[in-house]
Amino acid sequence: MTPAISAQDVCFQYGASTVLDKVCLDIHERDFIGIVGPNGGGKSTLLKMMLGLLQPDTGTISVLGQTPARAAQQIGYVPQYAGFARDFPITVEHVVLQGRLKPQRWFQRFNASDRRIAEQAMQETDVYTLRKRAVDALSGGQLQRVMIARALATEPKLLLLDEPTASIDMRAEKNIFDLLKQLNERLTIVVVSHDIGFISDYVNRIACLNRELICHDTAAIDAATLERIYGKHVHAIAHHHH
Ligand SMILES: Nc1ncnc2c1ncn2[C@@H]1O[C@H](COP(=O)(O)OP(=O)(O)OP(=O)(O)O)[C@@H](O)[C@H]1O
Repeated sequence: MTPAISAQDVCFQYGASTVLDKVCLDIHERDFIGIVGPNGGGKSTLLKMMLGLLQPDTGTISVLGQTPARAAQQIGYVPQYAGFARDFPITVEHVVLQGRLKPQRWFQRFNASDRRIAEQAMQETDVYTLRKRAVDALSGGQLQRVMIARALATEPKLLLLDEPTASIDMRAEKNIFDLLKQLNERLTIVVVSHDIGFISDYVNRIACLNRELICHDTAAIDAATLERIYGKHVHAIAHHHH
């Protein structure tokens, strides 16, 4: 079976500094994979490659058997800082409908099918009752679920999330991961996170990225061991960052 995402010997440099060094990773359909690693370890760079926004210097990356740029329409992406959405005083419903925008249709109107798909996405992420609210009035956890709804409205096969729970409390974080677990029944999910102990209860694989990538099957290694190997390093640097 074609992997959902396949990276083979991917190398990437910014100027003289190597950010990714011979990274190999096969993500299979219906995987739920967590990418962890210290700040600057290359996580966002690897996500940008999966989205077709950056190309490897050497090595190859394919998504759903195609080039990442061609597959981009089938990827739902939840960016790192959802806070930007608060700068626009628009409703939840409008944010989610943005997921229906097509690049080739600039001045489109949304049709009944767009609205039905957006509604389904809001139901699934439990934000439907908030649909008339302005996004600047939402809690961090609610806003993240709206951003996930927006990604789902694109009807993706793959969901990529960059630190979806970075600025929310633990209960909201658990809600989001329970939701992701449920979505994983039909979608392949890649989530970047700092919280290795927490996500290892949810994901089936963990990829530790610090220029080089090492992948662990979470069924074969327990959370405590992962924390012991990577936790301190990841947490220490994450806290330093904030
Ligand atoms: N546009 C850029 N130009 C030059 N260097 C960059 C650029 N973007 C990122 N870098 C550098 O590349 C390295 C990897 O960055 P990247 O954002 O992929 O790491 P990350 O693991 O996502 O970190 P974080 O946890 O902080 O988001 C870092 O050292 C960063 O400073």
